[in-house]
Amino acid sequence: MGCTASTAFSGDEQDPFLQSKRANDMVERSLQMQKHKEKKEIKLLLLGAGESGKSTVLKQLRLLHQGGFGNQERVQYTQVIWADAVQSMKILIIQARKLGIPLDCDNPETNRHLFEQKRLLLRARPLEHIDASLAGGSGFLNDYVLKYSETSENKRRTKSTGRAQAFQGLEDGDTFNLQELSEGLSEDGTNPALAQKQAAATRSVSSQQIADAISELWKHDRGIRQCFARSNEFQLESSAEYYFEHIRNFANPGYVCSDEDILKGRIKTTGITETAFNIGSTNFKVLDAGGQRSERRKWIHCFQDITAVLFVLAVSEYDQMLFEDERVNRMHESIMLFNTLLNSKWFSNTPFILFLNKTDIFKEKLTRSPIRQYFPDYQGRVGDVDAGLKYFESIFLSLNKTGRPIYVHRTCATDTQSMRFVLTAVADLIIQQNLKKSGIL
Ligand SMILES: Nc1nc2c(ncn2[C@@H]2O[C@H](COP(=O)(O)OP(=O)(O)OP(=O)(O)O)[C@@H](O)[C@H]2O)c(=O)[nH]1
Ligand SMILES: [Mg+2]
Repeated sequence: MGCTASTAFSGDEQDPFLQSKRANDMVERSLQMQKHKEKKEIKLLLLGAGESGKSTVLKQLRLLHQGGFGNQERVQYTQVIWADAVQSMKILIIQARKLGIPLDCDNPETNRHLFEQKRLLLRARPLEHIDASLAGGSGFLNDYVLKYSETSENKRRTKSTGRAQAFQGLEDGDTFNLQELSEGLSEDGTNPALAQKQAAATRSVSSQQIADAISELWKHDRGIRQCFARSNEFQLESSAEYYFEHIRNFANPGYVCSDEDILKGRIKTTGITETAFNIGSTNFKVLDAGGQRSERRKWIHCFQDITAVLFVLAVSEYDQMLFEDERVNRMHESIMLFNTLLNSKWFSNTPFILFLNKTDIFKEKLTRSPIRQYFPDYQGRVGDVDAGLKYFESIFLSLNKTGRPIYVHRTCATDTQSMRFVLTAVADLIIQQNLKKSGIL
């Protein structure tokens, strides 16, 4: 019998019909497996204007599903936050003078202590106190120049107003030294001349002294507070207040950033990053795109095979202008972007999730910065958070020409506890939608 079976088997091997059926079965099985894998693989695309909070949402996903941040990243954020904190306080001093806000620290007769603190701060060169290569090398330095150099600000102003503006407000030799910056731009970030300067500067003004100066000015100068309350009129880091409140930590050479610091820190995204997680048995790929105008031309490269788009809107920025072009209101820019994406052919079948983000800042600023000043058709009461959020939500929903649902969440992306709930709900929704689309549900 064994012999017969064996003969029958070798007979099958010769049968061209059976051979072709086996080959077909194999292709079919492999297609099935591929399909099954695709159903289990989800691609979530984070989009929105610059600084809206996309990377912060991604950081929360990493905390939830990837065990958080590595040591290198913690060191990087310590460096970046230090540089941003020092420059942010300088910006407040400079802008107060431009806006005609009297500063206590400008008056040595009445406030000698703050006057000295200010002089010390204005002498500080943050790049001399950090390791630029650990902060991100040439990418960090390029970004730093773009954000803080006088030339770069003048360029943006010229673009916005159509004419060059004399840079007012600088005193005490507080010019940005572009030569020093370009020295720092050497590829490896270990420039010997810069290192020498760093050593000399550290001897003259220590990080601790700079941190004390920032802390004192923040706590005791009424003009600095007034200027901060008007920071929608110029460009200031979203988390500047947090940096000032915690500045003494960052001056400590052995300090390692906490999760909260990293969530508050800002490193502009360049290009598109891809991060993979497993949520249950589903493989999630999250694509985080840089949102500033110059970054958007890269977006199209990742528009294919997207399971869901998560559009992040900084709802608090209704009274702020774009960093890239100070003629354009940030909310108007987001409305335009959302309209284009939602109604584009690329996403005609893709679910959209909308995060009304930075609700904490929104709540805090509503009374001092009435929505109607920027959106004259707003009918709600001044300071009414719910009415304000509903108003902006309805503008975004009204752009939907496709009739498909848009899932809206009000978020504070820096708050881990609340984001845990939101992101779990979003992941469940996307998984369900994906199963429905693939005919499993
Ligand atoms: N207070 C507060 N700050 C937030 C919130 N979301 C983000 N931020 C801060 O806003 C800044 C910018 O956030 P990012 O996540 O880097 O913004 P982005 O959209 O990735 O910006 P690009 O990479 O330029 O497109 C960071 O300093 C964040 O800590 C929020 O809900 N509340
Ligand atoms: Mg980003």
